[in-house]
Amino acid sequence: MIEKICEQKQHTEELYEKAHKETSQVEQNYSQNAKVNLIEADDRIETHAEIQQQKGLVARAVENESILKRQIDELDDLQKSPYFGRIDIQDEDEDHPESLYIGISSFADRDGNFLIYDWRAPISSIYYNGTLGNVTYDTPAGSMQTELLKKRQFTINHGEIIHMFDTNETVGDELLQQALGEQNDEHMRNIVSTIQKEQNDIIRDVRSDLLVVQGVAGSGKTSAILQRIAFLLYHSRASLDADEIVLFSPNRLYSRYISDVLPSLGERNMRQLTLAEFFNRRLEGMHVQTLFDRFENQQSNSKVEQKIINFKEGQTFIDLIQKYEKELPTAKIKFANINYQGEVFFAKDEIQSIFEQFPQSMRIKERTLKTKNELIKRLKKRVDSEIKKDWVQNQINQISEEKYHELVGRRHFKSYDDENYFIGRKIVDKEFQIIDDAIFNDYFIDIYSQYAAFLTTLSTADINWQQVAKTFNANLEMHYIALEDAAPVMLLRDLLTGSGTNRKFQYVFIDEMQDYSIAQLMYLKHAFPRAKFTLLGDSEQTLFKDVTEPQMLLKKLKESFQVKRANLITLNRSYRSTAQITNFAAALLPDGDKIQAFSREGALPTVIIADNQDQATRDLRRLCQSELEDYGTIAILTKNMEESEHVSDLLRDLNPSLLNDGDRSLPKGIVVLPIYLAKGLEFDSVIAYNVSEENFGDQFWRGTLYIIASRAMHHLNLISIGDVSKLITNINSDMFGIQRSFDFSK
Ligand SMILES: Nc1ncnc2c1ncn2[C@@H]1O[C@H](COP(=O)(O)OP(=O)(O)OP(=O)(O)O)[C@@H](O)[C@H]1O
Repeated sequence: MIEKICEQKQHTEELYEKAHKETSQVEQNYSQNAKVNLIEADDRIETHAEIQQQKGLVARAVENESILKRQIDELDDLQKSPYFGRIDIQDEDEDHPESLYIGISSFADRDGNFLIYDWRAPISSIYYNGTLGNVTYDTPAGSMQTELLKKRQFTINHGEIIHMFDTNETVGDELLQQALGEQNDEHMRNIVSTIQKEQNDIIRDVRSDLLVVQGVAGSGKTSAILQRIAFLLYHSRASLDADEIVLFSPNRLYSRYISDVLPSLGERNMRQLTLAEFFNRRLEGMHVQTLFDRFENQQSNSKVEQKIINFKEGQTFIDLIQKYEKELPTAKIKFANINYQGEVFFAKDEIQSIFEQFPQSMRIKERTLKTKNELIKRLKKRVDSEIKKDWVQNQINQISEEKYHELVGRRHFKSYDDENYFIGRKIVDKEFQIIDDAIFNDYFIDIYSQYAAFLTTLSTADINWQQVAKTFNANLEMHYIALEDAAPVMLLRDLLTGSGTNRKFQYVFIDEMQDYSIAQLMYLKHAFPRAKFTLLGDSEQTLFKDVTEPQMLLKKLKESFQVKRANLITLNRSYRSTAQITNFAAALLPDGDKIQAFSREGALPTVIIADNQDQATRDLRRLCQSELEDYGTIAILTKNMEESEHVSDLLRDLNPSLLNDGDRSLPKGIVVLPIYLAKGLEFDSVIAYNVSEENFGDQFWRGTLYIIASRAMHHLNLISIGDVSKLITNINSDMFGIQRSFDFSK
């Protein structure tokens, strides 16, 4: 097999060399042609046409070259590890069984015989799903049947078979043990050789419009998303592009952490956004509170503040906005002036009277659209009258050759006046672009005042909505929008203006869905109306919010998303951590017994009790040093940023990396970060800082402790200054070891 791959690689490299020479030649021609005389008018036109043609040639040559380069990279990977699985099948109408090999990508010899099947090919599903005996698999032509006689797994490194096992299971434990026992990398790895059956159901679900995955910590949700994207791209090559898939990720560290998985499978990465990035792009000029800020602030929120947030994030609030928009009389719409260079260009009264010309029977968004068109028409008229003005004529007279060429392109003019008008219009258009943008972006409705006005119409027990509106306005002065206001503001804007939807995206993935409010999820559905949604999360990993049962969430979303095919998949097996760590983390939860640990053995988690800060610092330092002997990365996780800064100060001489919301990569060595920045991440060794009763006494912190514990792959230590939190001491004492500080220093 490897010989054949090598042959093919050699052949492709020769083609690549040829293509490379061709590209250089075409590029050389292009740069020579682009230099020809641009002064004479006739030459200009010819040159332009030729340049366009040459540009096309260059683009094609480059594309050809990059396709070949990609093939070489694929063959290179294949050469090192051609396949990881083999299935022997007996089709009913065949005399002999057939052995099929399964790898990261397909490979056929020169005669077109398939030697390796891509893991995503229809037949490969048998490898992940089937137990020996009669099996069915889906193909584009319908369901097929065959008999599975043998299933064999391999580990091949640099062309050498390291292990192989025959198994009747999905993927036997031996290989998984080995994969999970390895040290953490800077980047997440693909799991295609060891995908488990339930994970495979997520990856290969092509039917659901809404797929919700409730999976315990470490159950492979993030892995499943990425392999699912690779699967979807493979199966819809012609109709789906990586740019039509967007993944909402919890933070930038996570974005970076997962960025290698798709390229390792020969696919381009999808778009990635954090919720804050999404909001900030749509609410230009505003700073929208990030989840990071939210977590920091929420710890000091009063009960009433929390109540207001909860209300604003629920379905009722969204329903109220929709009702408000439906019943809003024209007189109450907050029109705004459009200004240009500090002067009113279109006055709000003029805008309102345009709006009022359109029948009241129309929806507001339709009237807004018509108003917009009318404003653009009026702007065009103003442009025409502006062309004759001195400032424009002066610019035309002083135009450079280059600028002229750029503005005029290949056009011929019948007269000087035509030419003058054409160039003049271009100049004024450019100058008035800012007004055009303001109209286009619907800035003639003051959406923020409208939202504040909406708030004052509300009346619910215990909440002073006048005051809420005042706070919103005060934030606005600082160009700041609280996270809970962002989705409702945008929804109100979109309802009034008919904007804000993006039909390009076919799939939206949301990881850590438990951190999203119903209002935000509903807005995302509104923003991506054509997309199928995959939502993944763990209701137990909720920070500062009540746990929502997944079935309940699915029911709510099914109603508000108005989808036909919704599916809920539950993952209860955790792969990340040793059995001891998973069992300890699970015991922290009231219904943690549903969590199944994968049978990988390791040391018991250790709680170290220090009497005071000095002892704790000494323990922390020693622990870091001893853990660093075994592992590349040690993460000290704290409950908030303030504590992370404190720990980082304490350990200054060990040079820890203090991570912040803006960080994009995970350094090696000792890293210190608050738990909400570690969402979705994992570390070889975790030290939980100060799990004392004083610090983690309230039930409220249960989820936080669970997330901290479940970030550890191989080792978990927890330091407490003074009495340990009852959330920990209440669990079975066999599940963790205790060391007093002085014991540890012996
Ligand atoms: N089938 C598998 N084969 C090999 N490794 C796996 C498999 N499933 C999960 N893992 C590994 O388990 C770890 C946890 O997976 P992942 O991060 O996808 O889980 P998660 O459910 O998103 O976790 P969390 O909710 O805690 O962020 C990763 O290191 C991943 O590579």
